[in-house]
Amino acid sequence: DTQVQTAWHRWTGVDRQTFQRFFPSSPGSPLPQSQFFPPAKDVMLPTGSFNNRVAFITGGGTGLGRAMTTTLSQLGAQCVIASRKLDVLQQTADEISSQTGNKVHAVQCDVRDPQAVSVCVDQMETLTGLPDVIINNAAGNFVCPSERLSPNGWKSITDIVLNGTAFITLELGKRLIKSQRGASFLAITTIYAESGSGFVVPSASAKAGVEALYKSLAAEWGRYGHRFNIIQPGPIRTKGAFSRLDPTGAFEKAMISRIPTGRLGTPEEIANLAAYMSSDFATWMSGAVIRFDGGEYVSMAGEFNELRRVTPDQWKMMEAMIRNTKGS
Ligand SMILES: CCC/C=C/C=C/C(=O)SCCNC(=O)CCNC(=O)[C@H](O)C(C)(C)COP(=O)(O)OP(=O)(O)OC[C@H]1O[C@@H](n2cnc3c(N)ncnc32)[C@H](O)[C@@H]1OP(=O)(O)O
Ligand SMILES: NC(=O)C1=CN([C@@H]2O[C@H](COP(=O)(O)OP(=O)(O)OC[C@H]3O[C@@H](n4cnc5c(N)ncnc54)[C@H](OP(=O)(O)O)[C@@H]3O)[C@@H](O)[C@H]2O)C=CC1
Repeated sequence: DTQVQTAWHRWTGVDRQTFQRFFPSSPGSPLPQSQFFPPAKDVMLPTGSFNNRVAFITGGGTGLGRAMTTTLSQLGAQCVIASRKLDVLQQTADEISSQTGNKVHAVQCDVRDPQAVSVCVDQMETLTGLPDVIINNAAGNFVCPSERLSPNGWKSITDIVLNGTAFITLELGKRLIKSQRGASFLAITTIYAESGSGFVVPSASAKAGVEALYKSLAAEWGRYGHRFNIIQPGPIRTKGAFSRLDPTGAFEKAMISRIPTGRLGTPEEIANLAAYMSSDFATWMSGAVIRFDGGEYVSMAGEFNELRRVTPDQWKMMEAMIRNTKGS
């Protein structure tokens, strides 16, 4: 708590008292019930599940993309990771490769640019051939009241998330179809793709578009051997996400309080799910949307869920009042 306030002070010059006035809660820690839901760290699938497979992961240099790349590489896949920052990608690729003994290739690509996407896929074809597994994970996001959003702010996010996913999917899909090769496509969206959410309107709109794209192609391209699935993660602490969605750390506690399992998710948990959905154990899974959020979505949605706060004594009183009611 103090560390966040000190960092905030350093960045902004705002003193501690003012910080506390604007952001009265402190960064969250797990709730007691989380002891019933410990996150598994181990890789779930059998060793070698992705031997002789090529996996292409956008945004694979950081956060959840890095975790998914690590797991697929541990399971035998040759991975290609792509994003804008080649130095970050290269460092991740080297670290994962030396940990798993399997090749990880770094390819620079801004997914907003269809020409760059085409060049990236050319490079991948030379390095590894076309992929068996495609994970559209790259994204951009920031919290911002919509009345402060510029056209370029809107365009920046929707270009990365919706157009980027479409450019990658169409480029690879067409080449795979031409080569008569099947593949598993996975998109990482978010729980608010379904509900919409204020303050992240471009992201919510673009992620909803990605879901429509993937559900549509699941129907259309099954005949070419392609599966399309979606994971909707709830909050998982990564530098990329939390620095843009909770820059002060003040909202983490509120997030955790909404999650019935009492904790944030972990990158390893998403990586295991993504690996399963991309694997030969899931060849009958297509068009699926898997919400993976510790129960946060339903917890926010249910009209009466706030009654969790009612104490046993208060329940006694309320029940008596209800039972006492006669007639309509
Ligand atoms: C908690 C559970 C649910 C969680 C869901 C999480 C979903 C996620 O997607 S988290 C992923 C987060 N990771 C990233 O965002 C990584 C990549 N992000 C970026 O590179 C940048 O943040 C950005 C998306 C802005 C793109 O960078 P780029 O250099 O291409 O753009 P800029 O030139 O900096 O900005 C483009 C226009 O956007 C305006 N803008 C940027 N930041 C903000 C902000 N915080 N508030 C308002 N507007 C912003 C910027 O001013 C530019 O517009 P203009 O000035 O009109 O030219
Ligand atoms: N962490 C969370 O709580 C949640 C995350 N998600 C989703 O999970 C995914 C991963 O997010 P997370 O790991 O947290 O965040 P990160 O910021 O770490 O990951 C985003 C990645 O996207 C890449 N990227 C951004 N813009 C572009 C671009 N124009 N072209 C190519 N690559 C780009 C970034 O690399 P570079 O800068 O090198 O381009 C970065 O590696 C995203 O789809 C996000 O929406 C969903 C729900 C919750």
